[in-house]
Amino acid sequence: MAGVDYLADERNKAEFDVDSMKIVWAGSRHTFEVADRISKLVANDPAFRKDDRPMLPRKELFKNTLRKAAYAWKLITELRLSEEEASKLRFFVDEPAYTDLHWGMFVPALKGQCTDEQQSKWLPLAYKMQIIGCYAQTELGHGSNVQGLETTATFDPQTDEFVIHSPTLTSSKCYHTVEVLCTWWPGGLGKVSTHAVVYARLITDGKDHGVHGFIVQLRSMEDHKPLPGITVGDIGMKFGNGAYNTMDNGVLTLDHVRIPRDQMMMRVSQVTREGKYKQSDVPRQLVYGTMVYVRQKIVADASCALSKAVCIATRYSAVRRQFGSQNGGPETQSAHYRKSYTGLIQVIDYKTQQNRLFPLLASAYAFRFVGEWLKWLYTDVTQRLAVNDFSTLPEAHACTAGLKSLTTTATADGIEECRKLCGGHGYLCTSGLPELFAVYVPACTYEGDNIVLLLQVARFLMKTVSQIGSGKQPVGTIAYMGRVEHLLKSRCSVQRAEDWLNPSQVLEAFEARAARMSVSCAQNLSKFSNPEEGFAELSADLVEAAVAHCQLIVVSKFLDKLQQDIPGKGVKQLLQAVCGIYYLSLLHKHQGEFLATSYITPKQAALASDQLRALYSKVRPNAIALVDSFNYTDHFLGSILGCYDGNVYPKLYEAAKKDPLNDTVVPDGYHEYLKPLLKQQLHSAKL
Ligand SMILES: CCCCCCCCCCCCCCCCCCCCC/C=C/C(=O)SCCNC(=O)CCNC(=O)[C@H](O)C(C)(C)COP(=O)(O)OP(=O)(O)OC[C@H]1O[C@@H](n2cnc3c(N)ncnc32)[C@H](O)[C@@H]1OP(=O)(O)O
Ligand SMILES: Cc1cc2nc3c(=O)[nH]c(=O)nc-3n(C[C@H](O)[C@H](O)[C@H](O)COP(=O)(O)OP(=O)(O)OC[C@H]3O[C@@H](n4cnc5c(N)ncnc54)[C@H](O)[C@@H]3O)c2cc1C
Repeated sequence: MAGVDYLADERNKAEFDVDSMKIVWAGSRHTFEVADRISKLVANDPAFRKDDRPMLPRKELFKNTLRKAAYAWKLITELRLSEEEASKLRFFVDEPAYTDLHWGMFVPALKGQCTDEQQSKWLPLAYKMQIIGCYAQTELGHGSNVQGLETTATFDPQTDEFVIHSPTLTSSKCYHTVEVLCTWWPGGLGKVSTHAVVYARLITDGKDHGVHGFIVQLRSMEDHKPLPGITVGDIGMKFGNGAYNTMDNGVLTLDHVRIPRDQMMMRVSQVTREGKYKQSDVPRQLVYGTMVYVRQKIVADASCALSKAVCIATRYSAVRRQFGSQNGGPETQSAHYRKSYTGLIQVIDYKTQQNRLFPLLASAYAFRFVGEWLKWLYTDVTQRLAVNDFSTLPEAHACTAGLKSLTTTATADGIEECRKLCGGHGYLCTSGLPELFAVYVPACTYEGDNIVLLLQVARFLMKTVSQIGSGKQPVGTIAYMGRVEHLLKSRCSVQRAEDWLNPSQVLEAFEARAARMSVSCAQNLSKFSNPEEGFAELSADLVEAAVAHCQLIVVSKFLDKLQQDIPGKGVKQLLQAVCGIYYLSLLHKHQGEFLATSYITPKQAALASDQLRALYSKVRPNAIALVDSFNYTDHFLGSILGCYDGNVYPKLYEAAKKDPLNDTVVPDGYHEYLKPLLKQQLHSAKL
């Protein structure tokens, strides 16, 4: 029946004020209002329909994305949307597009790596989208190893130009050759971008100065055809239907392409008219600055993707009933459920379902808050860089790299878990989960492979440990290393399950585990005469130490959040329970590390599990309200299983009827392939 809210009973159980929680989730009342307005604008506009995506052939899918992006840009200019509103529009349109790379990497690269003069030339064009750019760094042979890139930019003092060239090129005209060392992967490159920031080895006077960024025009502004010396195209279909195939990830070869000298991005270093190479007093690492920016954005996005999956799985788990009986009779599996409920059991009431779902719900909140904090850290480091204070850059790099790795791995795994939590129906495209997984999982690879990034964090940790005792006091997220002597000796004081609700006890447990794992790695490293050899040999342990450090950051930022004034009936209490689920589920999952480092005893680990179960019971009646607090429209969720009213089954049935295979009762191909087969069997049966 239209208009019935099948989840109304669930919503009535909530013990906190959902409207207040919506504001906590959004970050502020203002942010909530902007998101609410823009999400409705998108949801109510048929131009942004997306349910057909998994069915569309690639060419149609891509053209549709071009249409949506052009329409979005028209809205942005006509409605004079602010940057914040435009960014929300992109978020709720929910379709990867070349615009992500233009705004998310090309523009930030211009801002971070160009001189003021260069910015004043290029930024106005990019802001008006009179040029469209991408970020062309990765090559066919080199992604993680940026220092190993092989494209060259050789200065020609005769003409005051750089000659950009993809080497070991056996053919510049087709892709069928071996040994083509081209640029490979950049989003927006394949079919759209007029310009690219290309990373290449700078060569002056025969000397290699390492990798630098250059602005290269790719296509004619008249007819969009590639300029001379440039071969460019799409790299082909990627994982999943719809999903990331809306993006034109591209391949590019540059055959002695000439660009003016002032198209080298010259904030970090310069080449003079005479061909002299000069380094500014800003650190070389700023060449990697765009990646720091995007990694921070990716952390903020992780909570969105995970919360979307969790919202779908939570609502469906409350709708779905399995086992029990219509009247609570003898078919009911266990006395516990028979006592608590009459009728069939909602699958959300199974403790195993809660044990898989609620830690993901808690992670979505945890990632939201750590994302907020990381945005602050990034803003802080940017302000410092502007006045040549580079002191916090290593920490910003370690935090963005580590949290990008931690949150994207957990989110990708979490989306897949949510699909399984929805049983068979989770496997249908109409659940929204297959496409969400396919579109999200490359986040574990792009902007730095997650393991490679954790190894960067491990380097930072090992450097910090080696400096202990040198008088240099660790600060920020690594400040706990300053108390390493205490953390190596201390023992957990938990005696009762409720003691695990004490924030200072929890913090010390995570600090002690992280510090002990780092110190142990450092001790093992010191046994190697060659540190790089030792680092390679111990890299699996180092990755685990880095994960422990990153989890500590997330836990501590969640606990910090709870120290703030959080208005709204019951909101803070619920967030405390959610936070407890986050850290206790981590403690349970990694209890081997907490036990092996001897900070906790097996008895204390068991008490943590008791407390965790108690928190599941606290959260259970609030579960639907907690996911309603994300304030997602049905359009954004794109899932029948997650629809707000919980009216799942009729919608599944209607959607199935609309599948193109059901356009005819007898399928195409019956006459060619089925009828002869069936006839032949009939014939042989008669014989
Ligand atoms: C349809 C709707 C339309 C709507 C329109 C409106 C739109 C408006 C709104 C727009 C909103 C924008 C949205 C944004 C969304 C963003 C989407 C993003 C999509 C992403 C796509 C993917 C892109 C990519 O993948 S780009 C390529 C990324 N590549 C990598 O990440 C490579 C990984 N490798 C590395 O980072 C390095 O090579 C590394 C670090 C692994 C090794 O480097 P190295 O130099 O060889 O190594 P090392 O010696 O260890 O380091 C030297 C030194 O430098 C320090 N370091 C390393 N990295 C950094 C860094 N990034 N920053 C600072 N410092 C760094 C390192 O610590 C060492 O220091 P010392 O120890 O002190 O020497
Ligand atoms: C959807 C998508 C979009 C992308 N968009 C862009 C873009 O816009 N612009 C751009 O320039 N690039 C882009 N990329 C490329 C991306 O940045 C790289 O793929 C990524 O950095 C990983 O590098 P790789 O592919 O070389 O992986 P590899 O480094 O080859 O990784 C392969 C395996 O080796 C392991 N490994 C590698 N090095 C080490 C090490 N030192 N120690 C231990 N293990 C190691 C990795 O963990 C991984 O398991 C995109 C990629 C994807 C998938």
